[in-house]
Amino acid sequence: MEISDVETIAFTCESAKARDEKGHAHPGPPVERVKRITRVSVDGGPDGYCLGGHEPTNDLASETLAGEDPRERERIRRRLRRMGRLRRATLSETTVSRVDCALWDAAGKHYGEPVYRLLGGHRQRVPAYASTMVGDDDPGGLGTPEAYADFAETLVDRGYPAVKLHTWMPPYDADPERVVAACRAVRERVGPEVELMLDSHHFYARTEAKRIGDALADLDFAWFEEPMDEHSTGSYEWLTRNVDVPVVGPETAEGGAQTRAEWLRRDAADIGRVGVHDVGGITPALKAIRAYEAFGVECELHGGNLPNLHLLAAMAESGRYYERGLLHPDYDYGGDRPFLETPLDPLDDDGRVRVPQSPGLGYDFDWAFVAANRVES
Ligand SMILES: O=C([O-])C(=O)C[C@H](O)[C@@H](O)C(=O)[O-]
Repeated sequence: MEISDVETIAFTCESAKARDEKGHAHPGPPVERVKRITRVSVDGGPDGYCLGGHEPTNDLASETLAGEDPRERERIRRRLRRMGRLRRATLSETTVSRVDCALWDAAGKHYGEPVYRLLGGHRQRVPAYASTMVGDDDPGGLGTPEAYADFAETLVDRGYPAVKLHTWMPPYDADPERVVAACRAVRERVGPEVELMLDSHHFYARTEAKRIGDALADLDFAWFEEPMDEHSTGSYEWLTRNVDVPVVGPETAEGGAQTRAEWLRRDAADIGRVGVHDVGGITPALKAIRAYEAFGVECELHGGNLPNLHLLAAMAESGRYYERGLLHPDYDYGGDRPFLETPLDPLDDDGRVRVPQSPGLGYDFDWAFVAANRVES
């Protein structure tokens, strides 16, 4: 069994998601966007797929991995990772992760098991939190504390046991008092039983982060996420020591499992954070998760999608929630995935998401749709 190609399949599809000048997602008028799927083609075995992909990385992976045994994911990861050492190529964790996930998909199909069972297996359904989009200036959208409270109430009525707010971030007014007002309005509206979390701004100064963190502790929030630049581990050590609300991280800081190990060693957060596409795929994510477990530190996963869902299903010690979002009163979450025959992560009535039980990751692509809309990448 050997890898013959790593390919990027590009196609267009309509999306009602727009990005502001800083890159945050908001609802927008429907436009055609290019989507990508990474395919690892295997001679003598099943191909592997992952949603998303980065063509230059996949081209380089194709050249490098031809002839490798796709089951040897650890070996493949080391090869790709070490390519950057002498600048033959710089492959970021974000771009290389789709190749690793596609290899896990191929392995699941080869062994006839869903990926979470290859990872150890623990549960088949995972509670989900509703993760809102970043705030805006639309009073009927997410433009005021009351708008957040109205939306949170709707989400709880839909069955979510927990809600994570992304409040305002530049270019919108991200004044800490405005953020705290939204958090307070939501807590007052949903009551004490619903778990609430906040992910805010990512670039506050320490004193601003502390002001918000103190308020969140009073409002009994379950965690406080990425208020400051994660490149300053010292700032997170300081914040974690100085606020009572649990601080979670690192989320987007580069360095994969190694960065998480450093944060662990320095007690820079109360709860760890791993996202499959932040750390380079399922293979490194698993290392970070098991390190957190070994140190008795909880870990929560960043982002939705099937690779994260399978990882969560293999986590026994922590991983309280699957992140379902981003959500907004004017955005039809899941409605812009006509390229899937089966929805990715539908919510059960009791606020849980089921892990696909088919071999591999369980993507059910509508290949006729993809073929009809295929474009040169
Ligand atoms: O943890 C999360 O859900 C995110 O980081 C989602 C987005 O990146 C959000 O924070 C944003 O738009 O900056």
